[in-house]
Amino acid sequence: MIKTDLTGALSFIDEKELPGAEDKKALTDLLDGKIGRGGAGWLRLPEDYSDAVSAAIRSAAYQIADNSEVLVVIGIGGSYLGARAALDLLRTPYYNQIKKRTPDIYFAGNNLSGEYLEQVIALIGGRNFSVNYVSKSGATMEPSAAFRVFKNLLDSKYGAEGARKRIYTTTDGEKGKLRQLTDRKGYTSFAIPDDIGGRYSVLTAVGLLPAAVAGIDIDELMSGARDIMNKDKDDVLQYASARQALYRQGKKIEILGCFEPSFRSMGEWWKQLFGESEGKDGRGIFPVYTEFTTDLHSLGQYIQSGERSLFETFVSIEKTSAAIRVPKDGELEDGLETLAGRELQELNRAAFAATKAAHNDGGVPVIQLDVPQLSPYYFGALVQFFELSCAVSALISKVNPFDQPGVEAYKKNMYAILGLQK
Ligand SMILES: O=P(O)(O)OC[C@H]1O[C@](O)(CO)[C@@H](O)[C@@H]1O
Repeated sequence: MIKTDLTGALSFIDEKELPGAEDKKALTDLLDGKIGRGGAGWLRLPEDYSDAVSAAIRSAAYQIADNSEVLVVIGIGGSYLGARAALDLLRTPYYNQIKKRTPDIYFAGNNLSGEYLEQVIALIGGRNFSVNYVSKSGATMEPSAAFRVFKNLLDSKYGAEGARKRIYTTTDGEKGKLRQLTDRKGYTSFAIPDDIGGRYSVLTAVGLLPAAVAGIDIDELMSGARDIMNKDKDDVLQYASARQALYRQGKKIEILGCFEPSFRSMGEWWKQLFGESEGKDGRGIFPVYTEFTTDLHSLGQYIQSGERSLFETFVSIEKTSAAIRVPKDGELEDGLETLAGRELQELNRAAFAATKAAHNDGGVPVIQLDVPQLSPYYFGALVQFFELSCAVSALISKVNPFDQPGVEAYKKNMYAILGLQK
């Protein structure tokens, strides 16, 4: 399972006991439902996941695959980041069960750029497509504008009834503008429980429908999440409490890093999860994601010897399937001839060990999270692991992990500038 290794961080922490009694209480209070009511519904998702839930999502996914070469997922923040993370880590070219090619998946409504939207439309070209509109509130400007564009395109291509059958919504179960539209139009739809906020919603249909459309085994994914809930949570607690202990030592920036580029979108999801949960009341660790070795050649200098207010969390993927080797080439004469015959993954592992030691020597505490491999099972486990540790970490620092009042400020200004009513 996922392991937290604190050997690179403990010498920077001025505490006798880790986790402390208060940290343990934060976790048990959360698990016992004593705190977090109204926002902790994601805790029960792995247990509530049933054959019926799985079948409903897979049936919609197969329907999309049957009549579409492209699925456009419209959403922003927690309504798309988790799905993108799953796809980048795990997507497969074919469904195992039905041996059919999976549709291409494009994201829209995650920004307000007209250039971007035109590119997505150009990428779809003349191909058949469907839309998954994901918005808990149903009233977020970016996805709402993008949905209008794609609904319009669907209407012109397939007529009103044809378009209706190609629109899948994932939204609030009862109230909310998109739920009302869904009920009026009769779209195929999935509900996001009231007590699950966007950034904690990956393991609802928000993440599971796009994942299923991409051919990812969602049952396996949920079984990884379930095992995190059923096993002891020492590693979750170690991560949460080490973060907060480092923060108390003035380490205000956390850099999550991974040596697998396919992890980047997971890093983006992690940024929202921790940033929106912890950054409030004048407090909070600022979350940054780095992709290694790539960013060693851009941010490496700062991490090694810039201001000492940061710590790193490395996600170490223990086993990968790649076996590609560096071929022998007598022409290059660049001093790296001895690379010949070495596996790339060996070089990658060496870079990881070297970076961890160098940054540690440079005064950067390093937490290491060991993940056995990149698979649907461990993706689900990692999501539940991060959500739990994030909620506990926020509770340790005495902020509410489940609200985000600060995000309204820019929206109010934008509505005023555009002369819109909010
Ligand atoms: O699903 P919705 O309601 O469109 O919200 C999208 C995102 O916007 C936010 O509310 C921030 O504005 C996030 O918390 C959320 O994940």
